Amino acid sequence: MVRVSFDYTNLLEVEGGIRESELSDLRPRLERATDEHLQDPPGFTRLPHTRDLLTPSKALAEEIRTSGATDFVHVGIGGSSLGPVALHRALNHPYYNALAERGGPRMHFAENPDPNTLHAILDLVELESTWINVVTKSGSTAETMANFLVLRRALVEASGEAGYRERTIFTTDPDSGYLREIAEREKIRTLPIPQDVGGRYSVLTPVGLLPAAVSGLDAEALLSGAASCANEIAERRAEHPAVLGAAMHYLMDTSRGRNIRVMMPYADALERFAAWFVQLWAESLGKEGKGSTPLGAVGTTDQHSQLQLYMEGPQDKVIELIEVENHPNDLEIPRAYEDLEGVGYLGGHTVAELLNVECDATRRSLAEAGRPNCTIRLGTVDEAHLGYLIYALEAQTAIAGGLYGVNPFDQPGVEAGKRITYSRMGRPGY
Ligand SMILES: O=P(O)(O)OC[C@H]1O[C@](O)(CO)[C@@H](O)[C@@H]1O
Repeated sequence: MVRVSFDYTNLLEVEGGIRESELSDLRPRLERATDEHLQDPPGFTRLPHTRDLLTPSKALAEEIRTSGATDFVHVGIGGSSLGPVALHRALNHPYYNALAERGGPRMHFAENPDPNTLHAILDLVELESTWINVVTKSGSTAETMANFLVLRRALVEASGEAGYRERTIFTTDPDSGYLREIAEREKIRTLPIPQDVGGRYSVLTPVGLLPAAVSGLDAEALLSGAASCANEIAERRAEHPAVLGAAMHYLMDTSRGRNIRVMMPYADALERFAAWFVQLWAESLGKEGKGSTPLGAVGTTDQHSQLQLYMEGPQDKVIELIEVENHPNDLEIPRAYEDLEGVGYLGGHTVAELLNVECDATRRSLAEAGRPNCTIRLGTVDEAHLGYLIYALEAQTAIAGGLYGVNPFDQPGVEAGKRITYSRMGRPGY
């Protein structure tokens, strides 16, 4: 059973928070935005209800896992990597790649075109048994294509053309783009990214499903978790707490001047999940002079780094805590040094207890200092809970687009820099 809840108490009750009247004034617009979202559903809303993309992803993953693969390099950037990285970091062993006994290949992510990272990957992988998965919706993102070209040459050198073709996958647009053209030329196997699903909404397509299944995660549970959220939203519409969150964050930004949304999970596992959300919220809503700035943090680590600013700095932030009720692999803190009062008190508690008590302490101290905050509570961190939360935040972001009056599915602002890069790098026509 998936247990995910959204607690907005400290947005409503703290001084400087949202007034009930503001929320009720906004309600008709929230209902309209939600109705529009449900009547003309964007492509990503279909994903939890179909197995059309899961079946080929799982079949290919099984082939890779049983092929004796030692390494799997996922090549992509932005929406073509943030989701897969988030899932990997949340659900696989943090030192997975260092484990002697592992249930699948080591996972590597070539995102930035940083020679040092690429060199490190090439240094680590056993090229004769390495698979590469090149993920780009447009089929021409410079960073991804550069990383691909370097890895391709290494694979060809190690295993010849045939080995490269056999152990390479392209995850891309079903019909168009340069990567599609290369796939046809070189007979490379492909998985589709549906045309109506943009990169930052694509983690539940083969973009996320294939790497998840390759590393042994339960991709089916990811989709069923998402489906339970989708069904709840279809039923409760603007009353659903994830949808209500669109109104809460919109109001904090536009009426309270709190235009920074800090997502702070109290779990190392979710650090990259916050990075996934940052792209979703930033690229979807930051346009036409509108939008709020999402930032990622992690508790307790950032209590010892940023909390001072959150408590006493400018009143421009909403802190969104993510609390995990049952942390996997909890450990008891042993009793020792009981005669030393600054140490002995910890014995007999658990590590997760300390983490969650600190989450609560942050929530309370922020509220007492008049700093609005909210909490997402997850029963645990597993595929179903993350599937639910991914869908909830995608729907919330899309509906927030309706409130801001912007198109949450385009990103015109990133084109200018791309054009300059193409021209400087000598791409014909630029
Ligand atoms: O999947 P692609 O086409 O390589 O794009 C990667 C990312 O680049 C962007 O287009 C921004 O430049 C994102 O929207 C996208 O997620």
